[in-house]
Amino acid sequence: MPTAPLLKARDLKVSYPVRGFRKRPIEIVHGVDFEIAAGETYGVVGESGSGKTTIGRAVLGLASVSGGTVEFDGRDISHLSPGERRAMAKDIQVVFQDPYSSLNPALTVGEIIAEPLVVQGSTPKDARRRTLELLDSVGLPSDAADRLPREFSGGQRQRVAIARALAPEPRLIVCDEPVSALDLSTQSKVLDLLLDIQRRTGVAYLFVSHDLAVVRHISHRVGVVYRGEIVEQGPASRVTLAPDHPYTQRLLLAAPVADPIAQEKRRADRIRLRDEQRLREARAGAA
Ligand SMILES: Nc1ncnc2c1ncn2[C@@H]1O[C@H](COP(=O)(O)OP(=O)(O)OP(=O)(O)O)[C@@H](O)[C@H]1O
Repeated sequence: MPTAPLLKARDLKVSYPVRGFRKRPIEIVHGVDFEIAAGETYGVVGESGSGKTTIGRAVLGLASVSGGTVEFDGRDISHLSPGERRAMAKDIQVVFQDPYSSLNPALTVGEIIAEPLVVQGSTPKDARRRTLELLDSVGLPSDAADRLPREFSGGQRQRVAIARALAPEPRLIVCDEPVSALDLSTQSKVLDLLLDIQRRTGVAYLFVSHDLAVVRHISHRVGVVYRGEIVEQGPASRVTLAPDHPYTQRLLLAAPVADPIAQEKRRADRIRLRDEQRLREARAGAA
């Protein structure tokens, strides 16, 4: 029997506020659907500016969900209070792209990794023991705990960021371009580490990247984002490039989006709502 998904996004819309006279938020993600099972990697791939990062930020509660839902373990997490969101940090963690800016330069590596453990109530002794275990699990020596981030290479820093993300034993990690800032050989080592961690812990990844090869290497399933929509999704093994397509990062998957009729209906609804809004504005302007 299939198990319920760990994460389920349904008709997810994400908007950013805009400064200015009208102050109407601008919608960046226009109603996407995807699911991630426990222990699975779902890759989100697409060209720059397509909305990949915004999808990850919505899952993390860092971008405002303006429509639809994000469910984690059956619970809608799209509109949590700051306190509820902090409590979710135990289950959903993040690894960002830039290993140089994502680690606090004033803290030792040990303090960085131990921070979430201390917040969760671990004693300093337990946090230290667990920190050394985590360093070992990401392939760093125990003396790394007493050094500062600036003493490490980009790849090593990303290992620290991964250890920090693993500290609360999350069930999902949002990986936002985690290897894009690294050279090729370091990229493959960090990807292999992520795969190994998944095998050992059963953690799921939402893996955001513009790089098809990277996404294919790590993902079980892939969604292709274009202009804020998932235009295609399917198993990673069936992803192929479409070289004749007008935009460079456009990818062609063998499997179409699961329910094209529902998607078409949502598109029609969006157009209708937009037209109704314009009509209201025109009437208000004329009054
Ligand atoms: N905080 C923000 N406020 C307003 N607009 C934003 C904000 N963050 C991103 N955007 C806009 O949203 C769109 C999608 O950005 P997003 O970062 O999600 O794309 P992406 O596919 O991850 O691209 P990249 O690979 O270049 O990071 C872009 O047009 C971007 O300018």
